[in-house]
Amino acid sequence: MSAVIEVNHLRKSYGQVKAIDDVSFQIEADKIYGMLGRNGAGKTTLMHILTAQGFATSGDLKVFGEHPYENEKVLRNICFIKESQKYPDTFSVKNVLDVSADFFPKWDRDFANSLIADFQLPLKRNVKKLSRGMLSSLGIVVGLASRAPLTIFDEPYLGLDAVARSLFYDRLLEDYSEHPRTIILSTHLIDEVSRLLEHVIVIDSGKVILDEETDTIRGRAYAVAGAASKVEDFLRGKQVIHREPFGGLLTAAVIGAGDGRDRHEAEGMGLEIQPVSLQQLVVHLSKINQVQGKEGERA
Ligand SMILES: Nc1ncnc2c1ncn2[C@@H]1O[C@H](COP(=O)(O)OP(=O)(O)OP(=O)(O)O)[C@@H](O)[C@H]1O
Repeated sequence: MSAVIEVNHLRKSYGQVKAIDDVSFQIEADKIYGMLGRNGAGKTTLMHILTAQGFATSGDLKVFGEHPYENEKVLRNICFIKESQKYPDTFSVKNVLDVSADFFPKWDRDFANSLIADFQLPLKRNVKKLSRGMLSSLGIVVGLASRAPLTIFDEPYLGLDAVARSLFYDRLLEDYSEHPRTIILSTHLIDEVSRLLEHVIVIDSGKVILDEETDTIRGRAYAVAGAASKVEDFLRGKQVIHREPFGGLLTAAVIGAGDGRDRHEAEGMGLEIQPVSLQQLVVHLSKINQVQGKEGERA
């Protein structure tokens, strides 16, 4: 297990605002991470520091074993695609691709061209004249074709329709399986990307409140579905994290593995056990972590 990123006791303050508040974690090689959290949680600030576009107030940071600031060897191995990527005013789509090809050592020109066709981007058009969604698509093309050993997408979807987002996820998974690398996706669309994520880091109020493998998180809860009255009977005495009624039916998310006695009981009542959505779990586990954190502070 080799760490691509090692962060220890990192802090970043903007005046009184503690945007990053004593954060420590590791990012391993060749995995897809989800960096999740509510608005203003500190994700973008953290990603700016990881990619040497911002300075930490204190703490240690290593990327590929070295400090990233003004470290060209490290920076050429990082591709950071931001929500509002800026390009020089005179650049066409083709110019962006040419500059990226020069910068990223592992750039794949054929892959870039096939992505340009997939996303129907006009090569000669000035980037200033691209629609919001087309600009996001261009960021995605650069991020994927860079094949950078550390590729970070910070909410790369602004203006992208569902078809284009699905194309992004499919191309990312196909290419990642042939060319494994470390990918960090920061997003609010947790359920949409959940099939991609191998590990989840949740940030809240500048702190890491969850840092776990996605499979482990999934094993923490299950959903039970069926006739509402029977589901309610089943839920008695159990820790319920979410209820979704539909007509006379009810689907509820419950803490537990959903095997053994619980499964037996549910099946005996004619109820169905299903996996629970990652989004529900992240929201719930985040709340639990917040409560435990506050109790810890008071103790
Ligand atoms: N340049 C700045 N000056 C002052 N405060 C800032 C600055 N940049 C960020 N902040 C504050 O730091 C906190 C973290 O912001 P950040 O942009 O990192 O959050 P985020 O998790 O990326 O949010 P979102 O999901 O909405 O993009 C917020 O309270 C924000 O207002």
